[in-house]
Order: sequence, then C-alpha cells, then structure tokens
Amino acid sequence: MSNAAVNALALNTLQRTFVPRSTRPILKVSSTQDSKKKVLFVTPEFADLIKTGGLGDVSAALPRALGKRHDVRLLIPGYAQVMNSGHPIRMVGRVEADAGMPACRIGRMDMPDGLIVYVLVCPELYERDGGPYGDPHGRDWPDNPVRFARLSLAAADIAAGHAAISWIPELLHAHDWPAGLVPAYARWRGLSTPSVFTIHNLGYQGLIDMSLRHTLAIPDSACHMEEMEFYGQLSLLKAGIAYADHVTTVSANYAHEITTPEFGYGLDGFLRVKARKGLLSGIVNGIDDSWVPRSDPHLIAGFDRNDLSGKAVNAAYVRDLFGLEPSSGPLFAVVSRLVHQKGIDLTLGVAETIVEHGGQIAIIGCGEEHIEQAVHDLAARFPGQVGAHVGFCENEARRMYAGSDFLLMPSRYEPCGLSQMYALRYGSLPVARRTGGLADTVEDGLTGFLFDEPSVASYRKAVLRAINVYRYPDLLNAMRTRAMATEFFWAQSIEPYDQLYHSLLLQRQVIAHIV
Ligand SMILES: Nc1ncnc2c1ncn2[C@@H]1O[C@H](COP(=O)(O)OP(=O)(O)O[C@H]2O[C@H](CO)[C@@H](O)[C@H](O)[C@H]2O)[C@@H](O)[C@H]1O
Repeated sequence: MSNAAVNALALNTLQRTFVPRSTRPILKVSSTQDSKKKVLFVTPEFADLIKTGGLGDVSAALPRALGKRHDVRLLIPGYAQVMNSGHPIRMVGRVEADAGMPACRIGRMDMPDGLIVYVLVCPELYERDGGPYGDPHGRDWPDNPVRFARLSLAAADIAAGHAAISWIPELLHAHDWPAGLVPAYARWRGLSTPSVFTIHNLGYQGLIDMSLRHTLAIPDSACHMEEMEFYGQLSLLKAGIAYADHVTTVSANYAHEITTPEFGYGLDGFLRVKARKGLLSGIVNGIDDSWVPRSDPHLIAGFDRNDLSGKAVNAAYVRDLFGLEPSSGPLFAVVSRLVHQKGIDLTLGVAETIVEHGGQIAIIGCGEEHIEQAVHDLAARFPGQVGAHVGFCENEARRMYAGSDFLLMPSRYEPCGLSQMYALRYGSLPVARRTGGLADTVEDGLTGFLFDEPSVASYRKAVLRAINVYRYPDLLNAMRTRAMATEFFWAQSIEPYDQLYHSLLLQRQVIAHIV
C-alpha cells in the first residue's frame, strides 16, 4: 500500500472519530483493539498537587475519566510541591543525561483513587520556591527550556523502554508548550508510538533562542519554518503541532478560531494545513464530578436548583470575606488568572456601572503585576462595593462561584474556559464574551449573557442585561435552574478522545502491517 493510501485510510478513520454516536461505525481490527490502551499523559500541572489554572484541572480530571477505558498514567515534574505533598513516592526508574539535560530519577506516586503518576525527580531543575514556570515574583525561570525539554525527553525515553520502567505506553498525549517536544523527541528517536498534542492555550508558545538547540538535542533539520522555527526562534508549541500525529484543542469553536489570523498567534497558516488534512480537532473540556453544589464540602452551605437557600449563605460569606457591605443587590464574581487574555481591563471599565446600579464585585486572581495593582486600586476606589484578593485559593474560588449571582468573564479569547462551567453548575450566570469555548458553553439569554466586541461598550450592554434580569426573580430563577442543569462532566466528553486514540493506534497497526 502506498503512503498516500495509508494516509487516506488514516484520515478516513480519523473522520469517523467525530461522527455522532448513533451513526458511528464500530472499528474492529483485532481483539486487542477492544482492550485498555496504555496512555502516558505528559503535563506541567496536576490540580491534586500543583495548579495555576485550567490545565491543572484538565490534567487531573481527564486521565481519571479516561481511566475507565484505558490505563492512563501521568508524567509530571517533581516540583517541591509534588515532592513534599505527603504522597509516598517510590523510585522506579531513571533516564540518562542527554546533551545539556541532566540524568533524572523517575518516581511513582499512587494517588488514593489509584491514578498512577510518574514524577521526574531532578532537584536542580524542579525543587524550588515558586510556581511551575516562574519564581515567587512571577518571573519565568531562565532555564525553562531545559526544564521542560527534559520532561518531554523523559516521556520519549519511557516510551522507548529506556527508563527501566516495565510499563511502556502505547500512546503519548502531551499538553501545551511545556510538553511540546514530546511528539518531536518521539519522532527524532524513531519511535512508532503515536502522539496526540492538545493545545490548551495558543497564546503561550514556549519560544526559545535558536542557539539552545544543541543543549536540547534538537536536530538542525528541525530548525526551519515547516517544523519548529518561528520568526528566528524555536517554538516548543509549534514542535508539538508539527510532530504530533493529531492535534486537538479544547473546544470546537476554538479549533476553528486558531486557524484565523485574529486568534492564530502567527500559527494560523500552519494550523490551517493541519485542519485541511483532518489532523486538528476540537474536543470540549468537561469538569470533574466534585462540582456538585449540594455535596461540595468546600462550600459554607450546600444547595441545589430546587432549594437555593444555601446560595445566600455562601453570598453572605463572600461579602464578608471581601469586605463588602450587606446588600440585596447582585453580586458579581471574577475568578481568573490576571492576564491580558482575560480582559480584566474591560471589567475595570464596567465596574462603575455595576456599582451605580447597586451591584458589588468580588475579585480573586493573580498574574501580571500591573493587573494585580489595578484590581487593588479598583477596590480602593469603591470601598465596601468592590473587594479584591490577589492570590490563589481553590476553596474561596468555589465559594465565590456558589455565592455570586453572575460571573464576569470578558476574555479576549478563551480556548474552552472551565470557570464559566463551574459558575453555571453553581447557579452563577456568566457575563462572557462570545468567543472560543464560552460561545460553545453559555447560551445567551438562557444561561448567561454574551457580548461580541472586546470593548467596554459592548460588555456594558451585557452587564446591564444581567442587572435587569436580577430585578425579575422569576426570570433569574428560570435562568439559574437551566444553568444548574447543564452537564459538562467528562464522562460525556471522553468519547471523542477514546475514538481518536483507537484511530491512531489502528493507523499504526496498518502501517506496521505493511512495512
Ligand atoms: N486566583 C484563583 N484562585 C483559585 N482558583 C483560580 C484562581 N484563578 C483561576 N482559578 C481557577 O483556575 C481555573 C481556570 O481555568 P480556565 O479553564 O477558566 O482558564 P485558564 O486560562 O487557566 O485555562 C486554559 O486551559 C483551560 C484548560 O483547557 C481552558 O479551559 C482555558 O480556556 C485556557 O485558557 C479554574 O479552575 C478557576 O477556578
């Protein structure tokens, strides 16, 4: 069979991946096709132990959801927060030094629910004060290229059977730029293991200086625009896109948006080629089973759509925590990384309108220093009506979703967004920009309020619609009831991943058969 014929077969198979359940043909190649596949997730965050945003949530929830069908294990860096988490770590393997990347040990951590996490242990690279990507002041670690190339190469070493671990993955699933070199090393080392690369945020590309290629064992042949070169630099994100057998992103709408100049961050042309070949798809994120307002132990009081009394208890708690005066007006929440993407500057622009109409705002977030300062200044401008906490606290975030009436999410772009899904479940109606996954998950006028332009004027209209609905309790409750009934649990989102894995493994089987 010619390469073109193999590709055509693979493409056919991949296209089947996204056919609705009722019409999807059953793929049967061999009896092993039906058994659990070994999948290694490579990710820089894992919400159980360390998280800066939605990638951490997905890395914790998706393997567990897929674990019902496959043997999914994680590989994460051994950050101080991981090594000191209290979960026992047993040393099970080792990878050798390569170019400028040091040798590391591999530990195994068994989470209480049985999820197996491999930890790349290398104190000189990972055990530091600060976050996954930077120091306590938010400055990127200068050796991030080595830190995350080392992670990616370790994944390829495990897949190659070079890590002294008897478990060898049949498929590699890498997430965002820190794991972008996983498909690349797998290809450069001649592995037949297929790889999936998931883009959670195209805005972060992992750009590195071209001169680092020797340190990172990147072949010169990869340093051109068809592979990982990006305007004179090397892009770890582009490497993931270039070398993965299939690229996914986290909503159908964003999968389309990133092929346009407006959202493509200079990679839209490259992504259009992938899309034309059927090698780019959008699979919307889910949320994990813990997001149930009646049973969430983090809340001050539980509630559900038939009895919302507990919501008021959480609202009173949030008002108190943020220094807001008691009020019968609407409570707006912001739970967000404080970065340009999230449009916090737009929220600063509508704050006065909210306060003038009797509303209050509670903000929790951390990120860029000037945005942190701006939210502090906003709170100082409206004492008792706007409160801001700069920091990261999952408990408080959950109580804010539970206590607020509306969630403000005016993102400039949003690959999927989990915050709006959490808010919907907890009866807080999103006021959000019609972009990416927000457009896919919020129903305008039914479960939230969408606006089109990334401008204060457009946003203000949506905010005023929300305030208006708040004046009509029956209407508000009808919207809340519908929002709280939305089901975004992973159990419903894993089918496309499952189909994709099977398609790629089938493709490899066909190629192995004919070579
Ligand atoms: N200060 C704080 N304290 C406590 N919790 C906080 C917090 N700030 C944020 N969070 C939490 O972080 C998560 C944010 O997730 P999102 O998916 O909404 O956005 P993020 O941009 O981080 O994720 C990226 O990856 C995800 C996953 O694919 C995509 O959904 C998204 O569009 C993309 O931008 C939520 O769990 C939220 O509650």
